[in-house]
Amino acid sequence: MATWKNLDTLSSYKKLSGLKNHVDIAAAMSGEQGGERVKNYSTPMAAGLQYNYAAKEVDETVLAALAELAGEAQLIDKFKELYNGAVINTGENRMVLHHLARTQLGNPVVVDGVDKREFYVAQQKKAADFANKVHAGEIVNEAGEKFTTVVQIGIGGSDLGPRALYIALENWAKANNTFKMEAKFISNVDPDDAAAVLASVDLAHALFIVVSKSGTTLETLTNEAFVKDALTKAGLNPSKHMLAVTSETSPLAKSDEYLTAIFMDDYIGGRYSSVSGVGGAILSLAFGPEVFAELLDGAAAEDKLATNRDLLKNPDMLDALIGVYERNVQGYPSTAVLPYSQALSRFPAHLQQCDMESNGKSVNRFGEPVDYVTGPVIFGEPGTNGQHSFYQLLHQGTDIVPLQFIGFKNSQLGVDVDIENSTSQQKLCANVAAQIVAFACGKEDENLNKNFKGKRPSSIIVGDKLTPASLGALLAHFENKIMFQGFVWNLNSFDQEGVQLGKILAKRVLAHDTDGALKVFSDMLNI
Ligand SMILES: O=P(O)(O)OC[C@H]1O[C@H](O)[C@H](O)[C@@H](O)[C@@H]1O
Repeated sequence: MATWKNLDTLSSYKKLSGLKNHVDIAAAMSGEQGGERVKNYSTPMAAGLQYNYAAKEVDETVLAALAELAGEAQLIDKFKELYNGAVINTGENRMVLHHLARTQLGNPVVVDGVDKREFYVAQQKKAADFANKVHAGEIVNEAGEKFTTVVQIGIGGSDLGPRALYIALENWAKANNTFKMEAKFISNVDPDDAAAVLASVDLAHALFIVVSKSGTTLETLTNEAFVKDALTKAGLNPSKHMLAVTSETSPLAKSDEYLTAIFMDDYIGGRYSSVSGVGGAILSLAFGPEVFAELLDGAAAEDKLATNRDLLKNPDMLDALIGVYERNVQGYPSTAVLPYSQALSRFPAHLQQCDMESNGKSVNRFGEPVDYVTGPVIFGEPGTNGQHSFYQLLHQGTDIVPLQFIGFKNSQLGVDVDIENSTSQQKLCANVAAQIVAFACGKEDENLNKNFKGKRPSSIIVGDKLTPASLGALLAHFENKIMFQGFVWNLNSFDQEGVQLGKILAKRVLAHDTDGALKVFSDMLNI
């Protein structure tokens, strides 16, 4: 059994803390030695991706200290316990089994006589069969016509991951003739969200997936009622247009007002659920079950790499530990995720939830305060758009923000033009290469307003093309990174008590049970 200790009690962490500002990346990344670093500081990920950390503030000494920390914190032992079914989510007394939705990494995990891997696979099959029948015209609307659009109603983990993955693969599916149905998403309780989406779809040919693990989320239940109202007003029977993805114990599971219900369980957290029916139903409907299966295979292959005890051959653990060095030793407060891929435009939003809801904690897994900083602020936008927006602060601001670039050699659609001797794809890639070196090396100028200090660390994940498999590997990479960081910080990364207080106060406002500031704000907002 692994022992769970606070980071500041580990001797390897004390050693690592002595290595503050140990590497000058401006010097290390300059000239020929910079080129050598780029060649050497790279490790393979799944699905043909590479994790390159040449422009991070590490060298052999820092990497050795990180490897020692990985060993002393027993990161691989903890991962093994997790996928073998230990109660890692101490706050909610639950196992953490999202890896089993894509592969069997360890021993079978059996709960109340049910093998959990078999359960997740069975639910994926249910989603696949449903999708195949919709595509084949065996499940049709009341007029006997095919459904053409699918709309997901959900929020948080029941929206962000599936939405990011759908957007990521939409063009790929079109280019590869696997695009089956357009998907749309309703998440916000702002009525303008549901109204705008409903106005953009042909209701008679639209399927709605109500996704809520708990089956109690205010926004989702409100939007479900909003959609049912619109269907009824259009003379349609809501129960012939809706399916549910939920946990077997939720109130939604008891309803017979759905075409079908696909189940998940309490052992897959919302922000880790896009590999379950939460992502599986919509992605199978939109692109076909085979595409979703390829995504799961990419994630499974990345998970396998994450079991490697050798830090330099485990890109997920390496990325995690470099992040810990940046956060706890270098003292950087945030991290930007910058995909040079328009298809990944919502991927940073998904990672915001995944990372900040997991590791935005001030107490350890035993509920005791910790005396060190934990999860960074995560934000990001696709390049090159971000370059024309917030990169000013990244290059010349007073905070150093570690960067995580993602780039692909080829576009998904392959439609391009050659203007002034380069394609758009080459221009995109030229920019990401330029940014890495500009951030690391900077440029001196007598005019301080034009001076670039450099020494701004970044990594890049490079792939051939964004495909279902490489997307699955990317997703698993970041999930596993977050998990390893939570282990290092001795946190429970799998609950989210910090979202409760606001929900309770909002209920009081709606019940007009307010006083003081809450009452004045209620009046101000006409509630
Ligand atoms: O899927 P649901 O139970 O409706 O939950 C949707 C979301 O809402 C909660 O407030 C949590 O902060 C999220 O982690 C969760 O993903």
